Amino acid sequence: MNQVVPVIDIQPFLNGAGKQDVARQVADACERIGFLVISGHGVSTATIDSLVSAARNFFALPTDIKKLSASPPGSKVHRGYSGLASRSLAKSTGAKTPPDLREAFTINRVQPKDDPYFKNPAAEHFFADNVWPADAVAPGFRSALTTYYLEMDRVATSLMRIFAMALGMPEHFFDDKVDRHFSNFTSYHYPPLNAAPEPGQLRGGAHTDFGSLTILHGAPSTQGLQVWTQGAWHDVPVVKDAFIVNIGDLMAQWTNDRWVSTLHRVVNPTSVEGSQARYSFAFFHQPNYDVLIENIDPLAQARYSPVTSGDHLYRKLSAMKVAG
Ligand SMILES: O=C(O)CCC(=O)C(=O)O
Ligand SMILES: [Fe+2]
Repeated sequence: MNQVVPVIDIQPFLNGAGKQDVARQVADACERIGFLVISGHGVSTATIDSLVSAARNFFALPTDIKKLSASPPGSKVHRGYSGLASRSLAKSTGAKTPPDLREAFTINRVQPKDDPYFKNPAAEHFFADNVWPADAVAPGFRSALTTYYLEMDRVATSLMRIFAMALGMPEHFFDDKVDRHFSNFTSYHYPPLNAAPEPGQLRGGAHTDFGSLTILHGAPSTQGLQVWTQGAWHDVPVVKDAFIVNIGDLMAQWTNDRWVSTLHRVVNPTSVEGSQARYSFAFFHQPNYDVLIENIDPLAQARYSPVTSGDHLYRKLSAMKVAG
């Protein structure tokens, strides 16, 4: 097993039998590399399988049909379908690269948004409604993604509690900072490569994630994800039924770089002929839009200017667009 990214069983945290032990392992991974693989998360195989088959069926639809569930023109946030090579992850870091060889479908909160908090005009675009394909076109898609989103919500809430303990804070320190999160959940399809990519074009260009943490599923097709550490790219292990978790920029800023938001990318398959489609599913946990992210270590001099979760995400998402 790859030593760079550790596999950690979080069950002893969830059942209370070994919270400190899990927190200690997670602290080590987050300080060293900012990536870990988690098992014992409690998400059922049935929930994962329904998601994977719903996404496969959706992406197999004709592009014209998929485009019917794209964001309305001029939308400031990601919702619904975005087409192949329409975004460039590496542009979020300021790099100039060709667009990523993938198409995507993104949803945000599926929980009720009745509370006035979600209706504040200043935050309207963060809480834009999801855009769904008609059930007749993509049977079971909406329900499979909704069920999975709620499971990711649960796992992310637990992970933030593990993170709090790992940072020596009270277990519930982050609770009121993420209880009205506006996390994007994106399903990706990386089609087989039928033609040579442009120079420098990848399935997913090198970038760091933007929010607090990301929970990624892709096994058995996650092969291709690499992290940059110790001066080289390393493969992230593919572990059946496990999730890959990485911290994003906001957690690095919260911890004043004690934890690292590590550069990662998705490489192209080695042979054009033998290449296969790849699917992955990323839950980008994003703290409440109005939470100010600032150094939580009272002894350290802050390295970053405080930024709200909403402003930070909006800046990064705007940078990723290929046109404009
Ligand atoms: O598809 C993957 O394995 C990872 C994609 C990724 O890192 C991202 O979209 O932020
Ligand atoms: Fe990423």
